[in-house]
Formats: sequence, C-alpha cells, structure tokens
Amino acid sequence: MNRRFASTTSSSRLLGVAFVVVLLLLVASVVERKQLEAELQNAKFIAKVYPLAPSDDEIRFPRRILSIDEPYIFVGGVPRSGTTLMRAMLDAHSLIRCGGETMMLPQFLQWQSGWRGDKWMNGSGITPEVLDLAVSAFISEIVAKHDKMAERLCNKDPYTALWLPTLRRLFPNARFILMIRDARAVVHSMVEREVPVGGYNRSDPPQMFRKWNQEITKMLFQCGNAPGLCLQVFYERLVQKPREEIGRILEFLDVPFDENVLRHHQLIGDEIDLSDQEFSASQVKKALNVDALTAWFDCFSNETLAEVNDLAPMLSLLGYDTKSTTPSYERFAGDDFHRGHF
Ligand SMILES: Nc1ncnc2c1ncn2[C@@H]1O[C@H](COP(=O)(O)OS(=O)(=O)O)[C@@H](OP(=O)(O)O)[C@H]1O
Repeated sequence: MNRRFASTTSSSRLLGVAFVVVLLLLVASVVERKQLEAELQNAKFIAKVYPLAPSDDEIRFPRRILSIDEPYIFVGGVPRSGTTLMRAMLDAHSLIRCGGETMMLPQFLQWQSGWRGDKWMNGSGITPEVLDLAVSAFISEIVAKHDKMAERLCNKDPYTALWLPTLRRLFPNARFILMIRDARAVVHSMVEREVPVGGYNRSDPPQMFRKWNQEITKMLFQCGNAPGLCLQVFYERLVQKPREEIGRILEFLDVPFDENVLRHHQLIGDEIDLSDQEFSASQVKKALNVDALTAWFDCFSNETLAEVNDLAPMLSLLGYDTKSTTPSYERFAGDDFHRGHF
C-alpha cells in the first residue's frame, strides 16, 4: 500500500475517533449539567420545605400555634418593685419562661391606643377588631419568640401593669402579677442606683412620691377590677416568706409547685436568661434576701418623710407604717397577712 495513502487513512481514522470522543464528552457534560440542575432544584425544594434542622424548641413544641387564647403571664408594677426578681423566680419554673424585659411593649401599647380613636384609620377599614387582632399578633410574636419556647409564656415589663384592661381584652386567658413595694424603698432604689425611669425626677423625691402614688393607684384599680385574673404580690412578703408566697402565686397561675423557683440564682445563665443590661441583674443574681427592705432608712430628710402621707396616701392604705422613719416589715411575714388584705 502506498505509504502516503496509508498515513492519510490512519489520520482520518484518528480524526474520526477524536470527533467521537469530543462528542461523547459533550454529551456527558450536558447530561452532568442536567443532573446538577435537577439536584439543585431538588436542594432548593428541600431547603424550602425544611429550612433548617429543627431546634430543640421545635421538637418539644411542634407546630405551637399561638392565639389570643394563650394564657400569658404578665408581671408588672412600678419599676424597682421586685419585678425582675419575680420574673427570674418564674423563669426557674420548668414550665414557665418570661425572659428579659422587652422595654418596648408598654410603648407599643401606648402607640396602639393612639391609633384606636383615629377616624382616618376606621375609614380605611382598620376597625377596632382588625387592630386588636394585629396588636395581639404583634405582642404574641414578641413574647413568644424573643426567648425559649415554654408551656407557659410570660412577660415582664413593669409598665404593662398600666395596660391591664387592654391586655385582658386582647388575651382573655392572661394572668397578671402586680408587684407592690414600699414607695420609700422604690424611690430610694431609683435615686441610689441612678435608674432612669420616665416621669421620675431623681433630684426631687417629693415629686417621685407623687408619681408613685399616681401610678400605683391606677395599677391597683385595674388589678382590683380583674378578680381571679390579677394577683397582688408584696415584695416585702415575697422576700420574707418565699415558699408560702410562691405557693400562692403558682396556684393562681395554675401550675404545679416547683422547688427550682426557690433557688432561681443557681439557674441563671442556664434555665434563666439574664442580661447585664437589666438594671437589677446584679441583685437578681443573688439568692433571695431581705437586705433591700431597710436600705432606705436614714436616706430621706425628716421633712420629706413627715409629708409622705400627703404625697403618697396609698402607702398607708396598703398597710405600710408611715408613722415610723424605721418601720418594721414583720407584719408582711405574718400568717394572717392575706386575710387582712384580700
Ligand atoms: N435576689 C433578690 N433578693 C431580694 N431583692 C432583690 C433580689 N433581686 C432583686 N431584688 C430587688 O428588686 C429591686 C429591683 O426591682 P425591679 O427588678 O422591679 O427593678 S426594674 O424596674 O426592673 O429596674 C432592687 O431593689 P433595691 O436593692 O432597693 O434597688 C433589688 O434589690
């Protein structure tokens, strides 16, 4: 065979093989691309259906649907009345979660009350019923999702206690705990610890007593108008008779007694979230104690203390001894204390 012809034939065979190989490679890459695309589609679909591995909360509380029937617990009172202590004790309960102060709910409740009477809003179809549903959904989301899920969800923002009728309307099964404390200790706490509370002028104790009186009067009135739904808790009794008082509170909340509530300080950082941003964090980290009962003694002028009945008449009505400048809180620990009050 002609060598030249032979070499031409083998080169065209080689070319043919190369062509087939390239073709095969092309087909393979197209198939691979199609497969990749299909996998990607599938992965997108899976990601849509199962966005993340379920959290422990999602496993414990699958498809927990929050509604206006939720038996939320609201802890309130005049600031510096032991509200953080109360919520930390409840947080220690295995069925309850309050979590940190949101700081925003009282302000939000104030805003929504302003929208309520708005004629333009009603004209646009946002009726009071629509607004109630939207407001309750907002509050539910904040209360439920800013911390761990639990059987009983709780919120502690002292000034929710000024919005009890609204919260009752939005959540008919909610329970309210109103913390009450001697105004002299409350005012002293704000001044001494430099806690800024709107409406309280820390360089003017008489003004602060008047403000306390105005706020506690409103809170007590609203709480008294919600029998069976609102419980008044005296700080002075809680710290002296914790077991009895916690028993009464848990019964009111319809949850079983839990010894953990009496050792809240040991569960901080574990069961209980406590941010150092909270003004009471350093005090709540300690075991329950009675140190703050008398810390205000000798801190007010005699003139201010002599006027206290006029500035804050609710004090003596609530059973605090306003005659003495160093009163005893023994009666708050008495077995018959609640008989005298409720
Ligand atoms: N473990 C423990 N035992 C006894 N007392 C305690 C405890 N934890 C907090 N407290 C006292 O609660 C007072 C603060 O009240 P609040 O938490 O309502 O304050 S705040 O409104 O949230 O800023 C504050 O009172 P004062 O000490 O008089 O400032 C705290 O001492």
